[in-house]
Amino acid sequence: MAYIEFRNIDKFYGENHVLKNVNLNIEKGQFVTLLGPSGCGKSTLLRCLSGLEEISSGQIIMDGKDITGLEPKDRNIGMVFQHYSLFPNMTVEENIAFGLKMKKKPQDEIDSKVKEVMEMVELTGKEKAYPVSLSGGQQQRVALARSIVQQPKVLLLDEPLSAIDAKLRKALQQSIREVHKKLGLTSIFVTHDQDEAMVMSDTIHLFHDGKIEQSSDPIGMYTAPVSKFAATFIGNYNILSEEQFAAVTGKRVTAPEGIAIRPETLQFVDGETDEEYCFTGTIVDNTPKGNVLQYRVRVNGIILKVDVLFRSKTLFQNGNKVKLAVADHNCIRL
Ligand SMILES: Nc1ncnc2c1ncn2[C@@H]1O[C@H](COP(=O)(O)OP(=O)(O)OP(=O)(O)O)[C@@H](O)[C@H]1O
Repeated sequence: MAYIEFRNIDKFYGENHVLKNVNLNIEKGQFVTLLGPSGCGKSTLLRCLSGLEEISSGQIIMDGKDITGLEPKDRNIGMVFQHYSLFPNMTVEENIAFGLKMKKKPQDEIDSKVKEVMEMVELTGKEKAYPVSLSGGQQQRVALARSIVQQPKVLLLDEPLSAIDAKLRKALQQSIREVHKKLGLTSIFVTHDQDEAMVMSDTIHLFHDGKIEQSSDPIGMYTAPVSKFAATFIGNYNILSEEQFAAVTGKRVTAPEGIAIRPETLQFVDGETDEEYCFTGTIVDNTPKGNVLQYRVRVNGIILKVDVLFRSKTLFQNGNKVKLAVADHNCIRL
């Protein structure tokens, strides 16, 4: 039996059917991400698990127990939000200790636990600081520490990094993963950022309009989208209709929702190739994207994105004629 089971969950806000018969199992110790566009119901599912929202129908099982009707305080679930909501008039250590104080834990136990989690989230030295003097990333570390100091069984993270700039974000992603591992937590992370989902997760559940579109590990999600929506959301695919595919390759395949081709699976070739599809086109332009150079190539009136590793210089000029090849197994029928 899975550690957390969402069974036939429906949630309405008035007429708005936000979660549509969601069934989802989460194993103990996993780092799971709910990924999807804004408004698809990710946060609502998290809030239903924490008890902050009631479900309209269905059942939530945790550790073999039906927790559907339990108060949030009786669920032993920690939560970290996008907005840190720290107490501004309390120091870092007072913020972290607050929950334990409310539970009337002995002072020496509070002191040692606060010290331990501050080390874990790399805040040592900031004990007496007030939130206003901290960066967004540090404030989020306090929020994380405040949550894990209570030793929850499950940690829910609702877009905790979306207000934090790119560099700090990477460091915090790593800290969250480390804390998750060290404490043996089961963590559920909500994001609409596919890259973040890729680096953080054991399993990704892709949401679309209140339903789970696809569940997979990051590699599977990236390389084997099950639908046009999944291919559009993840991996920056070229998506061609059957007609466009025939116009590009000269061959017909059956794929009602289209054919998805990742830009890095298209190769520039010089002479002969073993790949099933080979065709010529014209370079339209190129854009450097970090260590990748993305070319746009026009083939029979259709524009394809083609990614190559950006070494020292561009390979082609705009207007150059090029030959491209792609293997059949990289042309995913949707
Ligand atoms: N308290 C509420 N009352 C009424 N409608 C709500 C409430 N909370 C969320 N909704 C609606 O439920 C739908 C799903 O919202 P939810 O916040 O779960 O989406 P999300 O996928 O987490 O998106 P985001 O990334 O923007 O937070 C939206 O249409 C939203 O307007």
